[in-house]
Amino acid sequence: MSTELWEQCLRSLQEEFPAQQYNTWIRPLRAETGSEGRLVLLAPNRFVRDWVNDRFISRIRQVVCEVTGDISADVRLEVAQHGSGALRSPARPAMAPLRSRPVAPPRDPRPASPPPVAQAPAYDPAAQPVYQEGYAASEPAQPAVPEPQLELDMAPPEPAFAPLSPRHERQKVVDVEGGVKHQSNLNPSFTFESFVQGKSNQLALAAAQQVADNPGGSYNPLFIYGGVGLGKTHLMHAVGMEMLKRNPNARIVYLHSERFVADMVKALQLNAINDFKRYYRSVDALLIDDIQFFAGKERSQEEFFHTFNALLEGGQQMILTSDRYPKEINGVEERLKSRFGWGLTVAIEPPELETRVAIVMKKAEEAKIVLPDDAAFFLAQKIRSNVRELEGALKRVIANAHFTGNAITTPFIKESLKDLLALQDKQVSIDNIQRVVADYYKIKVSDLLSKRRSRSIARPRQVAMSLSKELTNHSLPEIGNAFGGRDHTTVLHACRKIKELRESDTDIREDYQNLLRHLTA
Ligand SMILES: Nc1ncnc2c1ncn2[C@@H]1O[C@H](COP(=O)(O)OP(=O)(O)OP(=O)(O)O)[C@@H](O)[C@H]1O
Repeated sequence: MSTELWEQCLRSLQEEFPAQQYNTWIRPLRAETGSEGRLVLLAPNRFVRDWVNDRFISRIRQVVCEVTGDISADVRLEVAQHGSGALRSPARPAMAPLRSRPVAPPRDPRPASPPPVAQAPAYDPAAQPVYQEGYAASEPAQPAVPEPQLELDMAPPEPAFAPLSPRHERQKVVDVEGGVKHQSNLNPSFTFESFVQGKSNQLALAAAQQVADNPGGSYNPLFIYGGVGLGKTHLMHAVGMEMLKRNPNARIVYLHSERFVADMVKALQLNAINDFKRYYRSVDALLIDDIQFFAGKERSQEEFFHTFNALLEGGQQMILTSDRYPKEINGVEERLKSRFGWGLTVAIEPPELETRVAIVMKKAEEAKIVLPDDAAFFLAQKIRSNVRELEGALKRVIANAHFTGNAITTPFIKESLKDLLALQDKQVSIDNIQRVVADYYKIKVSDLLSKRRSRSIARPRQVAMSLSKELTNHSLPEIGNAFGGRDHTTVLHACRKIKELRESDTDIREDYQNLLRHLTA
């Protein structure tokens, strides 16, 4: 089967499957022609192969038969061999970086003691500035390259390796073996035990547990993406905490990508880039949050690219998070984006009601608060945006209860969160969006629901669908239904189209902004 035919199958599957499923399972497959003309699909690892085999293979077969017109088309799923070139960028071996530390011997997944790191200077992460060791105080600090100056604007001003967020009391694990001290910055309360499993996150959780079981194995890097406050950071820390539990000497470093940028800028200014490299390359696991902040920072991307390659080669685990699918991160080099997908990419979706209830109960239990079932249900039903907001609302209720001495009941929650709930109730409805969009474009609401496909109707309809996706909690099928009984794939297509046009077409961008402002005012 030719690549073009497989591309055709992919297009058809993309239309059919929700974006998350398509991106996670189907997009990473690469086609090869096997013996007797059989189509062989290569999965990046066993996990993906098994998942696709269990859930999608029969539909894939049907699509292949439809596209090739051959009803006996044979499709086989296999795991790509490392270095087969099927899933890797062909340029990978050539791009392998020069290592700045001795190559660690092949490691047991859970080593009794970490591999030695030779000749690294003593390094105190709390010291300010960071990479000054070995340089006389009077020595002028020369930036090695000019670009990072630009990046300084983005870098947070606090000292490097300081706790990253006042939200958490972070655990600092310092490892002095080999002369390099590592500070993990892990939040001890972000564990697998405290993470509530639901349909929306079960895949990401399963993948994270596999990584904790076998760090540096085939799911390297583990790339977790999803909207704000859905538990990406929590899961990433949970892997780190689990690794530490199994091997207290493991060198796990968690940091936000802005911190990586800030450290690199400082290192360059202090002419201490080698210390920087040594530090980040001598970890057992590197956990970098919100990788989308690398966008537009070319020098940091370059440095990260080399760190990434070195860690991967050394079998050290990497976990990355982002608010979007790797290929959709604008401003990040293609070679990095493609590397992000080398291991396993998993999404976290907003939790459904049952999971939200379970999360509220869990958080209440952790806070040692008695929360009746109906009160937990009420809260979970009202706060739907994300887990962080849900947790924030619960904290407010708890604080109020402490302050007033009241028991937490549903009426008490209603009273405590009066303002927040009033806002929720004002939430935009699809009806409202349709009315406002129709008014704006001077067409009728019935046009939006009609079958008419002229540009003057179809475009406003796509805008309205996209706004419905953004501003309401309705699912794609529900939105499709509200627009004259359309299919969810039409809504998906509309959202993609509008996203694309907002980047390329000033009129649409302005229209969308105006409508957003109007609807959320
Ligand atoms: N499934 C879950 N079980 C328990 N707690 C959860 C779950 N999902 C999220 N949380 C909690 O929600 C809060 C926000 O989660 P987290 O910081 O991991 O989100 P995030 O996806 O990394 O968001 P951002 O993109 O804004 O960084 C945390 O306190 C976390 O413990």
